[in-house]
Amino acid sequence: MNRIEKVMRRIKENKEKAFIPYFMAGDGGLEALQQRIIFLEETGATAIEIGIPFSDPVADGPVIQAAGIRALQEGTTLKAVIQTIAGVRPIVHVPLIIMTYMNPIIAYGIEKFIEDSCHAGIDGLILPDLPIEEETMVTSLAEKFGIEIIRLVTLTSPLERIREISSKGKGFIYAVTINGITGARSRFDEEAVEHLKRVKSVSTLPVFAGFGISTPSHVEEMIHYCDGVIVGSKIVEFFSENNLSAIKELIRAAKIKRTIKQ
Ligand SMILES: O=P(O)(O)OC[C@@H](O)[C@@H](O)c1c[nH]c2ccccc12
Repeated sequence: MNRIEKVMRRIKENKEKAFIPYFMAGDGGLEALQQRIIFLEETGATAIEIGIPFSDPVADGPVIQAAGIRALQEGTTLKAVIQTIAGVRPIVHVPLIIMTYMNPIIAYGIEKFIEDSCHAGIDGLILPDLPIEEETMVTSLAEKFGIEIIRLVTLTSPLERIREISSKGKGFIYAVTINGITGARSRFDEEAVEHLKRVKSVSTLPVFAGFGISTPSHVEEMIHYCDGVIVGSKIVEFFSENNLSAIKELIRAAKIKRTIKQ
């Protein structure tokens, strides 16, 4: 069974909450990629989302864009990221999810990418520019190699579409809680909470909230209305400042109870 599916089952059975940190692969070099994966697992991350640097990241806000540029300047390639993940996989147990746009995958070759990802122990993919109408070009292969596709729903997704998206896959739904790009926000509108309630009411999959969650109190507030939260820009920022204790604080705010060892 895919690691994401296993963890989602455990969360459901034990009524656990979850925390998924995101960071950019190659920001700080490839050794940092390994060290950060190990650190985030030790700190209690439920799963880890790893970004692939790309020159035209349409959904990324300024902090993640800047991290992507730093990573590209370090010479980071998709191939090297996959190899680095393969190197650390034997000592890491949490699910590892790659977040990338379609362009780098198409350049690499979709089939080769899925196959290499599977062999590297990558468990899931987040592909924000792949609409469900077009997704079979990836999903048929992903299914064959046991890789989960994590689908996004936004504030503007109609209920019917949310229902349809939740009926696909076995991982979780990524509920985007703001209109716009990734990045820190000072507060959330009522709309974000209403959105999470709506998604929860129709989804058969666990619902994870992401975009704009930037402080321990945001984590505490949002996690109430969903099964877990995803934090990106703040993690990227704290890693680049080497402020590991701030990352620990964010993860602790999710109050993940682990009743079963992974
Ligand atoms: O940075 P934020 O606002 O905390 O949001 C999470 C996000 O960074 C991460 O999941 C992500 C980074 N780039 C994306 C593009 C699309 C969807 C999601 C993402």
